[in-house]
Amino acid sequence: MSARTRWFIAFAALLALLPVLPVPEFWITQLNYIGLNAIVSLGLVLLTGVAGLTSFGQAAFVGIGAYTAATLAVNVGLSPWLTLFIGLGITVLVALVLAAVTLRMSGHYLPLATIAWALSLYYTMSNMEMLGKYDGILGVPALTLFGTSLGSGRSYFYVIWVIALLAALAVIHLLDSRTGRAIRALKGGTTMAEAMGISTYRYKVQIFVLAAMLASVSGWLFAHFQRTVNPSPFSLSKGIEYLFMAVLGGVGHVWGAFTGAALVKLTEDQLKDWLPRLIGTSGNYEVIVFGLVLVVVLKYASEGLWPHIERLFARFLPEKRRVRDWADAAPLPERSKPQPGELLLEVDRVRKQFGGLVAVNDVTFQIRAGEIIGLIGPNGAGKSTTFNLISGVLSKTSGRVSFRGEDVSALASREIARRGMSRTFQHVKMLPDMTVLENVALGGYLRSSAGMAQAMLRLDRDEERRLFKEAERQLERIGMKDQMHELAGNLALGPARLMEIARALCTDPALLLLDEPAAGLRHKEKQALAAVLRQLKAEGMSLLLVEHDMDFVMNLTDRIVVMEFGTKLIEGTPAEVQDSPEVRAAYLGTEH
Ligand SMILES: Nc1ncnc2c1ncn2[C@@H]1O[C@H](COP(=O)(O)OP(=O)(O)OP(=O)(O)O)[C@@H](O)[C@H]1O
Repeated sequence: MSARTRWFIAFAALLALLPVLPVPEFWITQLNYIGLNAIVSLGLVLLTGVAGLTSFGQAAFVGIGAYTAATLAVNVGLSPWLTLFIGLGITVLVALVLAAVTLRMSGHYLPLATIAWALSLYYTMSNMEMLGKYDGILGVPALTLFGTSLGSGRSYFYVIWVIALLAALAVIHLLDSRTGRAIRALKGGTTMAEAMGISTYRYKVQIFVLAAMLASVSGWLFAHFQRTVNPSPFSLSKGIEYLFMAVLGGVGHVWGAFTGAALVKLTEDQLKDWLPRLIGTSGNYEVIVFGLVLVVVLKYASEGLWPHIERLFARFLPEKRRVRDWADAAPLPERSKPQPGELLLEVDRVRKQFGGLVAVNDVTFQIRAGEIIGLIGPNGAGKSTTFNLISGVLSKTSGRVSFRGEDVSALASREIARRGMSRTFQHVKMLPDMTVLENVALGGYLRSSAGMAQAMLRLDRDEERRLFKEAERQLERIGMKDQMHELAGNLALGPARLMEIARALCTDPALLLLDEPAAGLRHKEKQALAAVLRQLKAEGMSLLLVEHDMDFVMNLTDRIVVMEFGTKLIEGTPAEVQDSPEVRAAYLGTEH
């Protein structure tokens, strides 16, 4: 059992004891509110901290859960245990509609959109006759379980905290899974995730819905705790407060949600008490203090407080090192590979215009299975753009790309990845706060299938072991097995590039596209890389590489395509290219 698991059990045990100890009712109530708020903030940890989608509107989902519970219990007489699921159903529907409208927005538009729908939902709830308008709904019954009333603060404490801790556990499990890695990949832009076969939009929607569901559960709990529901706790300002809790606590960390919820609740009450006495008049002065605190936290502890708490107690909270439990795991499925010499990739008059600039001008070439092809040319020749056109990252202005006999010209990059084309990037794209092994395991995404629910319930462990075994195998292949537990963000450029190759190999590709793989590598590392690439070729792998290091390309490739000003200048063997006067003039002449 890890130290963190022991702490979790100790924390849960302490919470379980509190209501039976002579703790004043006031503190039990405070803890109940902290638990309710933490459940909502937990959703924001996933949505904002992990996936990078800022929402100011979570309070509206709390409102949906609370109003559904209140109105169905008071006006229809339904069992609260039934209204929980009805509330979740309504929340999912509303969240799906909002996701469809807003989640394709980027930059500042998404947070603005969340403000817009938070206001809309708030005023809808406030103006509906059947929801009691601004007066709300009174007389919400207490929860009962097996005939026992959970009406007292002390018994309700257990309901709130069992749900809060189970939710925390589910989120911890989710983050340490295939789906979790995919969600974490959303934050750094979508290109890399899509190249690994991940539908980034689908995951954004899933996370949005999950965060809304957590908020809705909190609302349901709130309705039966307060026994009355009115619109004010579901306003935009409360939505901002939830975000504030998550950011203050540490928006990327599960326990940050709890830290933030506790700090905000406790200081809010103290400030409400003290500030009017200090200032001499009453008013919502605590909001001003919170605003100032947030500015200070964002300036000096932008990750929030939890990472600092972790560092402070590092001795008692050691980093969880992944246990190597995959030695006897079954291998992941492999795709059928093309026969040597088979036509693999056909690039036919591919063109890309950026406004008036023709970056790629009707370029044509082919790759046969088992070949290593080099794509070279001076800076700005259009090599990376050609790469992006082949791998589906950019759409073509005209032309056609066929892969294994199939026209893939119009396919998204994740669909092309699914067909067996994998790539690395000119500027390394990785998840710096995940280990090297986890980054490489992301490459196995399409070879595995466990979804969100399986991850949360920990039913994905078998598949995880298979993924890590494969990731370790690929790291061994590339000579980086010893670094598998290191944080990817700590790697120097050379090893980071190698890690990208291992990740691409983890997809089990039929064609590997490497964008300047030798850039930043030392001489020895380059030799090792060339040896690995030759070994891959010997195993039947086909490679297309963009490279600036001429020696590297000349000694490694079967054929070379030279580009200049977006146009293919010549194609031939390394010797032919080296001897070409045109190439000397256009490229080698300037390089050598
Ligand atoms: N998104 C874009 N919008 C406008 N112009 C672009 C875009 N991407 C590339 N270009 C232009 O297209 C041309 C080809 O760029 P590309 O990056 O493909 O060249 P390259 O051969 O890969 O160069 P390098 O070796 O420097 O990476 C350049 O003139 C570049 O400025």
